[in-house]
Amino acid sequence: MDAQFSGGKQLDPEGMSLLDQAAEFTGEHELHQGSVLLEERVPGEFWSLETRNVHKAFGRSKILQGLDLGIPEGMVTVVLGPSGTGKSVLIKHIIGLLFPDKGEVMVHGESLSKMTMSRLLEVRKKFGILFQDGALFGSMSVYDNVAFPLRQHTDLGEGEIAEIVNARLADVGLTHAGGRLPNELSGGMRKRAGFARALVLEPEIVMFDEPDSGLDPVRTALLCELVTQMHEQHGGTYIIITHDIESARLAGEFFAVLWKGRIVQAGERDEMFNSDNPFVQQFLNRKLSGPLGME
Ligand SMILES: Nc1ncnc2c1ncn2[C@@H]1O[C@H](COP(=O)(O)OP(=O)(O)OP(=O)(O)O)[C@@H](O)[C@H]1O
Repeated sequence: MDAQFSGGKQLDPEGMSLLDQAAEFTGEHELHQGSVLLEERVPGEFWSLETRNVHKAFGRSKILQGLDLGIPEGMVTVVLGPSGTGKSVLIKHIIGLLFPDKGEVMVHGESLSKMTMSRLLEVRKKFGILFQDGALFGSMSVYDNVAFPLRQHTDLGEGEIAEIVNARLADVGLTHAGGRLPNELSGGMRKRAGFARALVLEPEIVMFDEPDSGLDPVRTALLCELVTQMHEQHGGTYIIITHDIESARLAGEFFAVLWKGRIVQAGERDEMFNSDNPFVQQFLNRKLSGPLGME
């Protein structure tokens, strides 16, 4: 793998990427299989986020069934999986809105379920989240939506806030739209405004919940390009949750495929798109025949 991956943190002075270091540490390929050698990983060293044997059921529906996932630090990871397979449930576990029945979710090596509520609130500040529809406040202008986290969580003055908000609006191509209300924007613009807001507190981890939903293929491609640019510019760990293969291919550097509550396989682009695993092959190549049917 290229050690100079975009936006990634280079922890090793000799220029090895985190994945190279991780592979050397645990044995290549096995590292990417999620459940392998978990006990030998050093918490928080290579992975921004980890889920370890996470189980979650709602009543009798078992949604997560032993989910082992590592999200590498400083990369754009795409978590892919069919509809209804538990991707949103996974996001809620990662930000501590839901807790596992069994297993652990670790953020930078710290277990969310062992934290006090005040620590959890601190840890949540590491995250910027772009929700499906941008989740903007309908009665506030785009400018005020983007300024909101700064006004809530910092004691910056309005001059400094304006500098940051205007820079982020320029990043996402919405300089002209600061005065508009969300319902005066197109779906793509709402997502870009949500993206600007997600970046405003300089989060270490940015999560995108189905960023492509409701967008046409061209707008989807442009949004993916913007995600790549922002990652190059600001760095950090990005996680994109989607079932859209094209967006995954455009924006992702590391891929994890989720099915039936577990990670089927995780790894870098070439490894995944050339996988021998029948489910991964079917899903990533959009084949009609394979383990995934209409059920
Ligand atoms: N709070 C809840 N109570 C009961 N069932 C839930 C709850 N949250 C999620 N589920 C169920 O968990 C399953 C997985 O849902 P989830 O929204 O995570 O799927 P998804 O992979 O994000 O799907 P999609 O790609 O269609 O958005 C669904 O069957 C859903 O009905």
